[in-house]
Amino acid sequence: MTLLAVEALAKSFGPTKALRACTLELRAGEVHALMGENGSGKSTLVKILSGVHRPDAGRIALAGAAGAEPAPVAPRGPRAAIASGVATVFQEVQCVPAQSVLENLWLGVDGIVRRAKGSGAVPAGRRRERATEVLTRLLGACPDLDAPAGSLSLSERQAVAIGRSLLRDPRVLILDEATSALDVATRDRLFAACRELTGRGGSVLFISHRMDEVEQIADRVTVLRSGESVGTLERERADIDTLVRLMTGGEQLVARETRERAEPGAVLLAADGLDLRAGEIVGLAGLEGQGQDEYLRALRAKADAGTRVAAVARDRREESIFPPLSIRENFTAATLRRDARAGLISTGRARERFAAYRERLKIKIGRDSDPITTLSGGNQQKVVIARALAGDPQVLLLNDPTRGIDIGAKHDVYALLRDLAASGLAIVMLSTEVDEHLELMDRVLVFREGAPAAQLRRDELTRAALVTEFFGPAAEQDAESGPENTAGPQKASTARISEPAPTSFAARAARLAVERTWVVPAVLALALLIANVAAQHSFLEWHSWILTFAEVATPALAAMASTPAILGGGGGIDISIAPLFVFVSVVVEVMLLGNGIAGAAVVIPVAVLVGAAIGAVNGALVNYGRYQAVVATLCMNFILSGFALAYAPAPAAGTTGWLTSLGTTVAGIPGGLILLAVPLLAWFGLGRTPFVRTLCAVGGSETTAYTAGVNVPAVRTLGYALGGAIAGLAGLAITAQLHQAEADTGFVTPFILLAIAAVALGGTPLTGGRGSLFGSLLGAAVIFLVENLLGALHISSFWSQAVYGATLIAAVLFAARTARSGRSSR
Ligand SMILES: Nc1ncnc2c1ncn2[C@@H]1O[C@H](COP(=O)(O)OP(=O)(O)OP(=O)(O)O)[C@@H](O)[C@H]1O
Repeated sequence: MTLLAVEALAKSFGPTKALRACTLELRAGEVHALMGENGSGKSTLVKILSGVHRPDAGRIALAGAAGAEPAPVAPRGPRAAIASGVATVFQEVQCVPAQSVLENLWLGVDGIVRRAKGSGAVPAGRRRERATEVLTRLLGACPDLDAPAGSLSLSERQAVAIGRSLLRDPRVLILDEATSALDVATRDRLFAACRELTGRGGSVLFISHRMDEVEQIADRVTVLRSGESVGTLERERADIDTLVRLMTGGEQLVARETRERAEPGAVLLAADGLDLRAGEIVGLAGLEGQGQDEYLRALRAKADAGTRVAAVARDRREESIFPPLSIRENFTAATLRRDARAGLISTGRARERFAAYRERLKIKIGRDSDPITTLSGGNQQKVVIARALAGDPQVLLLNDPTRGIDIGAKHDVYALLRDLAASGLAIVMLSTEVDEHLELMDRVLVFREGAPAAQLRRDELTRAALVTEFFGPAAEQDAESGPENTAGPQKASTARISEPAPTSFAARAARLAVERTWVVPAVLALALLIANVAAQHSFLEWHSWILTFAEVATPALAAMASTPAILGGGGGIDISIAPLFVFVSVVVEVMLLGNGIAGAAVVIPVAVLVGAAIGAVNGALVNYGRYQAVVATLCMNFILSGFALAYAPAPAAGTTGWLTSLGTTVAGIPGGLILLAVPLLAWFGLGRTPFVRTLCAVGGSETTAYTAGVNVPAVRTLGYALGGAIAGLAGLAITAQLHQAEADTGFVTPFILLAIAAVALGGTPLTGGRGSLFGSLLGAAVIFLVENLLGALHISSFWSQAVYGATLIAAVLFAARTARSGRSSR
C-alpha cells in the first residue's frame, strides 16, 4: 500500500532549479533510500515534504491515518506536516543548546500558552518517562535529561533530535543524513527503531551517502540526478556501480588506489601514540566519545611553532561556516592576505584562487558571491575543506570531513588527499566510516576509554579487525559473527553518555551560574546593597525603602519590559519601551485624569492594554512585516515621542488618591514593590505554561524551534506584546512617582540605554535564548545601587556612568566565559 506519493515535484530558488521533476512512492512498511550527488535536490524534497518549502509545481499525496487511499496534501509549515504524521530529522543537528535535553525532546509539541491536549497528547507527568525510554533506546543509556543539550556530544545531540521525531509517533519518518553524526552503535539502534516503525506499517525515507548503511537498511532506492528522479531499484539491484552510474549519468568512480605508497618522511607532529610523518594519512577511529575528538583537537597545540597546521572541524554549522558570508568569503577567510594588492583585497585574485579548488573538489555552485547557506550541505563541506587546503598546510587535521559528501565526490576527496600526501602533506583524519579507513589510511589509531588503545597498519586493516578493536579484546568472539554486526556486543555498545554532573563546589557554582542567569547579578546586587548600607546607614530605614522602590520601579519595569523581545532572539529588541511608558503616562494624565476618569479599575487596564497593543504592533512589524527590530521600534519610538509631545508639550500634572498611594505605600506595602511584583508574578505564571520555554527556544535556535513545529512569529510577537504591557505598568509607576507626565526627550533617552544595560547586566545575552525578567530587575537594581553608592560617597554622578559601564563590561566578560565553559564541556 502507498503511504506517500510524490509526483513531478519542482522547486526553484531564483535561477537554481533545485527540483525539476521528482517522483517517488513510499510504501507502507518499507525503508526507502534516496540517493544522489551533492546538490541533486534531496534536502529540497525533504524540506517540501516537511512543510519548510512550498513546491512550485507537482503533487504530494498522503494516505489517511486509518489506511485510507492517499489524498493530496500541501503542508503549510512543519507543524502541519508533523500533525499529518510526517516527522523529519534534518541534515544539520537541530537542538537548542541552552535548553535541557527534556525540553529539546518535547519542543514544539505544545501550543504557545496551552499544553497539548487531546487523544494523542502525552501528559506532562509521562513526558520524562517517555523521553527516558526513547533516549535509552537510541543511546543504550539515558543522558541526564536536565542537562543543557549543548553539553552533549554531537552524536548525542543528534540522538535527541531523532528522539524528538520518534516521540511524535510518525507514520512517515524522514532521516536526512541523520546518521552522519551518529556513532556506529547508535546508528544500529536507530535502524532497529526504524524496523520497528516499518513493522507497524509506517515507512522511512532514508537519505545517506553511505553505501554500507543503504545496503543494511534500505528495501528500495530512488536516485535523484539534477533534481529529477532517474530510477528506483530494489535493494538487490542497487550495487554501487549501478547507483553511481544513475547518479552521475554515466561516470565511473575514481579507481581504487593500486600504486604503492611512498615511504613516509620526517616526523612533523609528535603526540601520544602518534609520530606523524610527512606523507602519511593516519586515521582515528572508535565508538563515539572514546576520546578521539579531544585528541584531534589537542593535536593542533602540539605542533611546533614553525609547522603550518590546518584543521577542518566536525560540526559544520557551529564551527566551520560563516553563515552571513558568501561562498568566496568563506573560502578566503583564513588566507585573505594572499589576495591583497597594494593593501587592498583583490576580488579577482580571490575568485581565481577559489576557482582552482572549485574545479579540483568539483564544488557545485552558481555564483561564488552567493551566501554559503544557499549551497547544499555537501558543497558547503567542500568549501570548508578548500579553505583548509588554501593555507598550504604541512599538517592537515580533519574531523569526519566527508560527512555529507556524496559517494562520487567522496572518492574525489580521497584521491585529492592521496595526492596531497604523496606531495609530503601529513594528514590525521578522524572518520566514523569504517570503509573510509580501509580505503584511505596508512595506519589507524583506535580509541577506547579516552586514549589510543590499538594501532592497525595498512596491511592489518580489515573491517572485522577494525570493528573488533572498537569494542576491545572482550568483543573479539562476537565480532567474528560477521562484519554487519557493527554495534558489537551489548555490554560494549553503551558509548559514553555526556558529562557526569560536576561535584566540586567551584564546578557546581559555575554550573549554577550558567543555568540560572540571575545568580551573578543577584550576588552583585547583594554586595552593592551591603556597600550602600555601610556607606549610608539611613539606607536601612523604612522610609528610604519606600522611596527606593518608588524610584527604582520605573527603570526596573523598563528593563523587564525590554526583556521578552530580546529573549526571543533573531536580533529582537524594542527601543520604543521608554517613549512607550512616557506615552502611557500622557494617556493617563491628559486623556484619563484630565477628563475626570480616575478609577483604578479603568486607568490600570487602559495603561496595560495600550502598552500591550503598541508592543503587539511592534512585534507584528518585526515578525510578520520583516522589518529589522531596531528600525521598526526606532520608528515607533519617534511616533510615540511625537504623540506624547503633541498632547503634553509641557509637563502635565495631576494625580488621584490610589495613584498617590502607589508612589508611597498601599496597605503598608511600598507601591513600587507592588508594581514590580506584578510582572514577576505574571512571568512566573507564564513559566507554568509552554510560553516562556518556547520563547527561549526560539531565541536559542530559531531553525530548531521552527522545524519542531513552533509558530515562531506568533511567539515572538507575543513577547513584544508582553513587553509593551509591562511598559504600561512603567507608565503608571512614573506617574505615581512624579504626579505628572513629562514627554521631554532629554528625560526619556537615558531610560532607553539604561534598560538595555540592565537586561545585559541581568544575564540575558542580547542574542536571546536565555535569561529572565528577574535577572533584568536585578540588573536595574545594580545600576541603581551603583549610582546611590557613588552619591553616598559624594563622588560625581558623572563617574556613575563610567562605573556601570565598567560593571557591564565585567558582567559581559563573565557571561562569555561561562558560555564558553558550557560549550567546552561538550
Ligand atoms: N535556500 C536556497 N537558496 C538558494 N539555493 C538553494 C537553497 N536551498 C538549496 N539550494 C540549491 O538547490 C540545489 C539542491 O540543494 P539540496 O540541498 O536539495 O541538495 P542535496 O541533494 O540535499 O545535497 P547534499 O547531498 O549536499 O545535502 C543546490 O544547488 C543548492 O545550492
